Amino acid sequence: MRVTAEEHVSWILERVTALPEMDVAIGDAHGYTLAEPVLARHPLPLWDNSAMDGYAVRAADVSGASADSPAVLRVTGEVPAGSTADPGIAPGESVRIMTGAPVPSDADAVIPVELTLGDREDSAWAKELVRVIRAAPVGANIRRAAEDTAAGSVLAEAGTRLGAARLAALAAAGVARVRVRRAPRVAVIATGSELRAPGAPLARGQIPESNSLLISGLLRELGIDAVEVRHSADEAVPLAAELSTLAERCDVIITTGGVGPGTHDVVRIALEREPEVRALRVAVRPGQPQCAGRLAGGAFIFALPGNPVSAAVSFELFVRPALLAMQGRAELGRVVHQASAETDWRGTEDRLQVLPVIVRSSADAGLVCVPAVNPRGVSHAVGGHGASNGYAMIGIGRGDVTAGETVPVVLVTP
Ligand SMILES: Nc1nc2c(c(=O)[nH]1)N[C@H]1C(S)=C(S)[C@@H](COP(=O)(O)OP(=O)(O)OC[C@H]3O[C@@H](n4cnc5c(N)ncnc54)[C@H](O)[C@@H]3O)O[C@H]1N2
Ligand code: MOO
Repeated sequence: MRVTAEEHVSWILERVTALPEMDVAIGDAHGYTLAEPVLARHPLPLWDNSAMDGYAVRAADVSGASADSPAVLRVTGEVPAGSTADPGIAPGESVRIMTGAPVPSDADAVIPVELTLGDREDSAWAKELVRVIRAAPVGANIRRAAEDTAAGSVLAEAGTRLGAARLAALAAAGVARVRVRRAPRVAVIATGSELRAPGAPLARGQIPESNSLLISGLLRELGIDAVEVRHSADEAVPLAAELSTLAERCDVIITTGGVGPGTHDVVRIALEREPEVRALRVAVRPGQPQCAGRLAGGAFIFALPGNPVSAAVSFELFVRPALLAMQGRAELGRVVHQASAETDWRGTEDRLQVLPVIVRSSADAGLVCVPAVNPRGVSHAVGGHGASNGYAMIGIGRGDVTAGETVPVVLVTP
């Protein structure tokens, strides 16, 4: 069976289910996805407050002020940030006020201290009489209540990932707890009898195992800590047993290797007995052989090809959207940018070409990209892939790319 990448993603997304909801304190919520909208509990700002350290005044009192002819006001008090006071200000009076402090009800402008002259030599601040050297319109240097966010307005929709800025917005608007979906429990198994730990002595035929670091790292970049990271030999019976055990306590199992047509391709063989798992070829390069589906034990399995770049591309195209969908994320795709190719490269007209590229912004040409690996041999090129920060996605039918052409790219840096 051969399908397009889009068809395979749709098949997967039709089958993955949303994970349970839970309540968390916003201090623990970073990286989670909201299960319901969050409303502002109060306006932002809460009340009219000062944007400057200076003097709260009546604008009419300083309307004619200039350096040559300062307006002279009596200083009757001080409102630091955190003060609950609302001192009265009669005509001809002012109150020292600090940034963020509530503007007294009688004031309608704030004069920054830099636009005043004090009444003492040792301080910019006046104790009794302040001279204002510039006029200010009504509202000057006042941050109005609710000008940023109205009370009760939606601060974040369901399906939003809670990043740093969003969490700060929620905290500022008085939100203490949020309803999110829990993170998927994911196990990673790198299969292959030729694989040894990085740095271990290597006999002929043996290579360092890198896919488990790749996949667990890609998971971490999505905010998911793998619950198990294992290496398995190419033996079908123990592997099938391992999958059955993990299927009962994980939401997702990601394996790499062993999905080709080879005699030792044990993952494909172990999954043949799973009715809800399909093995197929996807019209994508690299990443053609794929197995995916729900195991009888409950977990969803992604059996990715072993070639390291094929595994990375498969994760990007098929696993990432599924993990986001399970968390209820509204947006499953990446932002697609247009970049100018800096060199020619050979395309794959009958398949989606997902080429690891180095994307950068150039002063004169905007976004530009260059292949990070030789486009003729991508799937095993783990070294070059390490330098990439994105993928060029060249659709079916487009074929070769010529230098200067614009190509769609996604950036994969966290
Ligand atoms: N006769 C055919 N042979 C192959 C086909 C085909 O259609 N017909 N497809 C090729 C393609 S495309 C791919 S992709 C691979 C898929 O193979 P497997 O998933 O079975 O992967 P392996 O054979 O286990 O490994 C491939 C390659 O990657 C290295 N590898 C595997 N795991 C790791 C790891 N954890 N860390 C580092 N490197 C790893 C492995 O040593 C192999 O070199 O099949 C092609 N063959
Ligand atoms: O599909 Mo394979 O992933 O080209 O190397």
